[in-house]
Amino acid sequence: MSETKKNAVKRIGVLTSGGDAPGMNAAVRSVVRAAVYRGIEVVGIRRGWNGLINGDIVRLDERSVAHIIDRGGTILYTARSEEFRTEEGQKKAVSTCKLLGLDGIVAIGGDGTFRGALALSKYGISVVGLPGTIDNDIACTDYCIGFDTAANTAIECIDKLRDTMQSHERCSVVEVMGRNAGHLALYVGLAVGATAVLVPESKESFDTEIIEKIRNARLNGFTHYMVVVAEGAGSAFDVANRIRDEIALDPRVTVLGHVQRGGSPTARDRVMATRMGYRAVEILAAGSTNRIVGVHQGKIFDIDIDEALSMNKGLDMEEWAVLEAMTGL
Ligand SMILES: Nc1ncnc2c1ncn2[C@@H]1O[C@H](COP(=O)(O)OP(=O)(O)OP(=O)(O)O)[C@@H](O)[C@H]1O
Ligand SMILES: O=P(O)(O)OC[C@H]1O[C@](O)(CO)[C@@H](O)[C@@H]1O
Ligand SMILES: [Mg+2]
Repeated sequence: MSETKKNAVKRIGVLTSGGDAPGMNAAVRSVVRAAVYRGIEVVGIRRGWNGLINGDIVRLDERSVAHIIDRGGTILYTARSEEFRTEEGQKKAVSTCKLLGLDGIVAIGGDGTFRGALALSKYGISVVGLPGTIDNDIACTDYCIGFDTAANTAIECIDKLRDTMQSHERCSVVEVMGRNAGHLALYVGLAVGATAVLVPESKESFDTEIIEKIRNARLNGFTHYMVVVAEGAGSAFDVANRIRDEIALDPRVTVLGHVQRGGSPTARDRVMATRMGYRAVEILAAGSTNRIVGVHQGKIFDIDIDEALSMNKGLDMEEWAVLEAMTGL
């Protein structure tokens, strides 16, 4: 439930958690600068929820976040914490909050990080979540920090692959990240002009999504093919084997992997992170809690965590329809 506290906010904590995402540093910087602007102190908590359990902290001021807006990764480090999933771990984290006199926590990460924030809030700690994940799989927001940079990294790699696939007249099968969702694969597929895109959300058969698309491309005179596979839809190696078995091509497989999580954030990620970080501080300064910051139709907004976590995010069906047209040659 959303609550409003009467006490003035003096000190807040900020952490990054789950998989890192380009733009997390820009978000940390924004939280610090927006807090300092309001006379609020900031404590950086390192290594995600583990840091809150272990009191792994660093004081942050406007100077300590200088020149990080352009840096990939996260200066606060990140982690996936098994201990924080337990009541014992959460109680240790609460003790740290009390010891440090933290009036609130800004947690930057994905859906798991928000579940952690929700757990902490049950002990009376004020929390705000900022969506930072290349998967873009958080339902309450149109956009998550890191997605644009990851997509552009994947696009740059696939453009290079296309050169050699075109020269050798080959089929390329490229696996992109996204965990259980196909948002990144769909977006990247549209941007590289893929022959076919396989996403976990599609109910169509392998034959319809992949084989028919390659066959049509060949009938239309193409001699190289770019197949983009979301990791959640299966392994690119399995997809390549099926293509080999069914239509006798000899595909080459590329798993882009963690390279997609690195690199200097794009303008979109920097600006989005800065706007969201500013809102997070506004929320805590107003004495509110249990909120997730998001963006909808270009406007920053915030929503109750419980409500946010109960929502499901489907693929952007307009993008999917366009892809169908582009690959339906
Ligand atoms: N139900 C939960 N209760 C308490 N803590 C949780 C819960 N779910 C996740 N967490 C905490 O949040 C951490 C991050 O979650 P997770 O590994 O799912 O990444 P994420 O935040 O979803 O980011 P990404 O998916 O981009 O990697 C977990 O390691 C765990 O410490
Ligand atoms: O870095 P790890 O723990 O290998 O996790 C990889 C997962 O994290 C993400 O990069 C971000 O959630 C997913 O796309 C991917 O499935
Ligand atoms: Mg997640």
